[in-house]
Amino acid sequence: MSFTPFLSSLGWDEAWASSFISYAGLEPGRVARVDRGRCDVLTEHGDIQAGWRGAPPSAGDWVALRELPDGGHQVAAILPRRTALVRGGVARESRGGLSGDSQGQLLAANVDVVLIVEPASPDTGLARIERLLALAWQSGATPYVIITKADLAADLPGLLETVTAAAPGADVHAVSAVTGEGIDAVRALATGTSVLLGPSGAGKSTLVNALAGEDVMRTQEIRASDGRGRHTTTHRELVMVPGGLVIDTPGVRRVGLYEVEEGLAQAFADIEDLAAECRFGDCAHTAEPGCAVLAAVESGDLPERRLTGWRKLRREAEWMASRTDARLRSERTRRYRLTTRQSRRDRSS
Ligand SMILES: Nc1nc2c(ncn2[C@@H]2O[C@H](COP(=O)(O)OP(=O)(O)OP(=O)(O)O)[C@@H](O)[C@H]2O)c(=O)[nH]1
Ligand SMILES: [Zn+2]
Repeated sequence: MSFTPFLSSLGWDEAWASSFISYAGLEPGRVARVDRGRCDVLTEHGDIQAGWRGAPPSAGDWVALRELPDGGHQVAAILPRRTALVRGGVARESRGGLSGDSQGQLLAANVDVVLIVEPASPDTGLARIERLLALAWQSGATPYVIITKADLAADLPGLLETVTAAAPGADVHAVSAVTGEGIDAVRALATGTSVLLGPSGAGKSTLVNALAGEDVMRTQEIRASDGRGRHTTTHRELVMVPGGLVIDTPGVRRVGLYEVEEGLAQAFADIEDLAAECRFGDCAHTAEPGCAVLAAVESGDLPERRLTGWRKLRREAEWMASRTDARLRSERTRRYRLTTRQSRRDRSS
């Protein structure tokens, strides 16, 4: 496949080109958004709308497009993903434990950087940041925490300190679209393909516009003035900004965990490190003698909130995993029944 400046600006490189070799004659493109059975694909020959068969593509995917006899296009293949940001179904607290859906849903593919966006406010969502960090670490991309609306913070240094303690291994930055503070710093780290994750109204679209230096995303203010309500981002979108590409996800109300074992361990590396010092190898950090985790809570080195948050997320992840196992088991049983029925039929015919 030929190399063009346009494809390169979308993130195309030698490795993508070589994984495309088997699709000679097809058109390479990058998925900018997926919506109701169609996707928008950015290609050398403009934006192309395409359908697909089989597994749906996701924003950020590199695909091979085939032209159909009627002039339409179809995704013939999705190139193997380098990273995948997957969220699980939402687990709900209900009578007798957790309930919910245990399937994974792809939010974005081939992302290099995850920007976890949370507004500065008296109740800045530390638990949400921790949850999204687990997801981000698991994806293989590099996470950063971006505190938006820094102009509204009463005690910004104090807030940044608290957030930093909730994000071991990840850099924390503050930005304000009002004063312009921090925008250059975020632009410098958002190289390659970045994705923004955060609640509705956190200022994601505003940040994308600031990074782009122009209005490429509609923000809530604009939508509010045309009377169409508060919620703006209805589609995930991949947009080009100087130095990279950004995928804006719609404000996700709650993100469930899906196969995040390693991601959780990274998001709570401080607790994992302490746990290695516990007297007992199987310490549950509840009341065991010689528990280094409890000692750190006692001495104030580890916020208690962090320990309870870790427990909660682990419990949820374990529950999700057990649900997934149960689903796989029942699928296997169903398939087994079908094949045995089939072979009985074969024998009797
Ligand atoms: N004071 C202040 N307000 C901001 C800042 N950034 C965004 N806002 C405001 O916050 C509101 C929400 O911003 P959006 O960018 O639409 O939020 P979003 O995260 O994209 O929301 P969804 O599209 O619903 O996911 C708008 O009214 C913005 O003007 C900031 O740095 N400072
Ligand atoms: Zn312990």
